[in-house]
Amino acid sequence: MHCVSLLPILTPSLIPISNTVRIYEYNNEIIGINIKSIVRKIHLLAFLKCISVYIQKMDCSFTHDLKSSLGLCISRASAAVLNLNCSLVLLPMCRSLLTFVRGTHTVSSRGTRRLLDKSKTFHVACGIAICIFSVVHVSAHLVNVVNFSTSYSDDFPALNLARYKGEVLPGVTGVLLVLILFLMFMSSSYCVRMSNYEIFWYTHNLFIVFYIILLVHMVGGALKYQTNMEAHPPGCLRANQSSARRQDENQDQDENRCSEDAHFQSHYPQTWLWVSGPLCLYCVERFYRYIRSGDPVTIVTVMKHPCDVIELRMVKKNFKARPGQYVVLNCPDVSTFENHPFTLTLCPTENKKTFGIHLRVVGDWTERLMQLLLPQSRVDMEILPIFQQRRYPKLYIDGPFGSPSEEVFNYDVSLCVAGGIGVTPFACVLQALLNDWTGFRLQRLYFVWVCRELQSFYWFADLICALHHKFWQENRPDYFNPKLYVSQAENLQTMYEEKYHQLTSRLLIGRPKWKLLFDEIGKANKQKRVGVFCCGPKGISRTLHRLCNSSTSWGTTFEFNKESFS
Ligand SMILES: NC(=O)C1=CN([C@@H]2O[C@H](COP(=O)(O)OP(=O)(O)OC[C@H]3O[C@@H](n4cnc5c(N)ncnc54)[C@H](OP(=O)(O)O)[C@@H]3O)[C@@H](O)[C@H]2O)C=CC1
Ligand code: HEM
Repeated sequence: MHCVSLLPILTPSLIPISNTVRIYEYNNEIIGINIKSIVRKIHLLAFLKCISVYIQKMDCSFTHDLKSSLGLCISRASAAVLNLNCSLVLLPMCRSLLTFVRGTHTVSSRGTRRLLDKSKTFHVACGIAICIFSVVHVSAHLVNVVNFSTSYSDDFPALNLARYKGEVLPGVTGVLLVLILFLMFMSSSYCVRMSNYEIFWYTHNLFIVFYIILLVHMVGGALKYQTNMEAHPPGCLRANQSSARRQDENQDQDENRCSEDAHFQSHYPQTWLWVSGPLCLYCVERFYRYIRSGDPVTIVTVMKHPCDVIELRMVKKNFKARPGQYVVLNCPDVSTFENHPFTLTLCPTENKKTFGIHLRVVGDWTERLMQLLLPQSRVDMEILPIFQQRRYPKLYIDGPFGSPSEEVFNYDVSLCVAGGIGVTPFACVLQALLNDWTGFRLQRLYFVWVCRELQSFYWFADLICALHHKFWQENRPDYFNPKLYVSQAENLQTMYEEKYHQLTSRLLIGRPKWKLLFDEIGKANKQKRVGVFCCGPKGISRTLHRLCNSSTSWGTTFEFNKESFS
């Protein structure tokens, strides 16, 4: 049964799903969709549908008779679902393609574009489905192997896998696939990725070996189907004996004889049909990214900021990016294969090709990079920019890649909530508004930034003051509403510098009272849809997500957009 013929099985099983999956709609636009529940339901229905079809398939009945048909059908059905997932799992990781789709607005509806934010969630859901259905597939195959081995068929030798009754059948490629999947799955856990990213990264790249073995795995052609159903219908009285031969032996028996022996053929490797497209697409994408990231950037400035933050300003030929996007940084002097994503805090413009990132020194990779960028003698210098005409390490960037923060400009009202260094996506947004705020749909921006220490606000104090001043100058004081929260009140000073006096009045102690903040924004923007963007500790995004999904007063709708390196 070819993959194309498999689609009629999968498609009908997808239809009931749309009635059961929770899709949050507003004005007929999809504003929130539960990706995980959709993926779960698709897989379950597709799996059950495939089982029912295989059980009824007449061209496999001899095989079914020979072995326990349930084991065969489960292994075939789980293989069909694995084919589907092994083709889907790569698509969300075609990041440049997703960035292109997001940027060119080929997808006009924002609700549909917001699905792109779920790309990593979708990828993980497919990855987990691959692991689960691999367990089902292997278990069913173990049952089949026992059956193939014990119920050896003398009538239909072509159907046997074993060369003789009782032979133990090899499954080397299957064992290797399970081993690789186990390593990938275990190293993809959140705690491994947060504590030791390179373990995740190196293990995850085993996916290349996974696909090579998967394509070989199919060559075996273990399972066969009958090709001459009419000439030798299943269930005929004399197994595999043509009527001509039988007439010599037993003239008087005139029951209906088959006209020829049963012929069998191995299934065509459907996986090749399912996987070849997405695999080629992903390889083209990686090759494009490899060529694009081939030239190192030119480092223009390295600045040391308070609270272990370094600002890097760079230039690179033909580099273009939009506010909210991120790049993946690689420094061979630190680690050849290790790449880390950083959101752009300064985008290149027509007049100025410089772009920049702010990185917080929190792990060994950033620690080593800081030592290479800032010689020890100067690391503890003040905020003032340190222009160093020294030999910097070679830095390579892959990207830019899209992120939810690009949608900030596509709402009438947006609320940007940053926790600590999570301010980076919004710094670029503020910079773009400072350059020219008139070209966007956005008419009001609430900016909430929570930091542990007061010094953190110095990272972008000049930018926030400049933007605040600009809107007052252009008689739009209601456009930009910054609120800065210092969560740790011990030894709190204030921002004494005169140039930051506007911030002093907007400085608050402790964590924000989110419910109060939402009520305040709801009251000021009745009947409107507010885009809520969050980047920072998980605690903040969980709280905001819950508030966005709970009913609000004043008829205001809050649409949650969680920032992540999708
Ligand atoms: N594009 C992206 O996806 C980016 C993501 N990030 C992420 O942003 C995070 C920022 O890290 P870091 O700078 O260390 O942040 P911190 O751990 O320093 O926390 C920043 C502030 O958030 C406050 N906070 C934490 N939880 C809550 C909550 N539930 N409600 C209100 N306030 C809360 C803390 O208050 P308290 O002191 O009371 O704990 C603290 O003042 C990182 O997890 C990083 O991965 C960073 C950059 C870009
Ligand atoms: C056969 C199964 C899988 C394949 C083929 C696969 C493949 C990939 C690929 C190609 C990437 C992108 C690398 C890049 O271009 O940057 C990736 C990233 C990722 N995968 Fe998988 N994956 C699989 C299973 C899983 C599973 C089971 C999980 C989680 C439980 C997972 C979690 C992730 C995460 C979180 C990323 C993003 C890393 C980042 O952007 O920081 N994957 N995977």
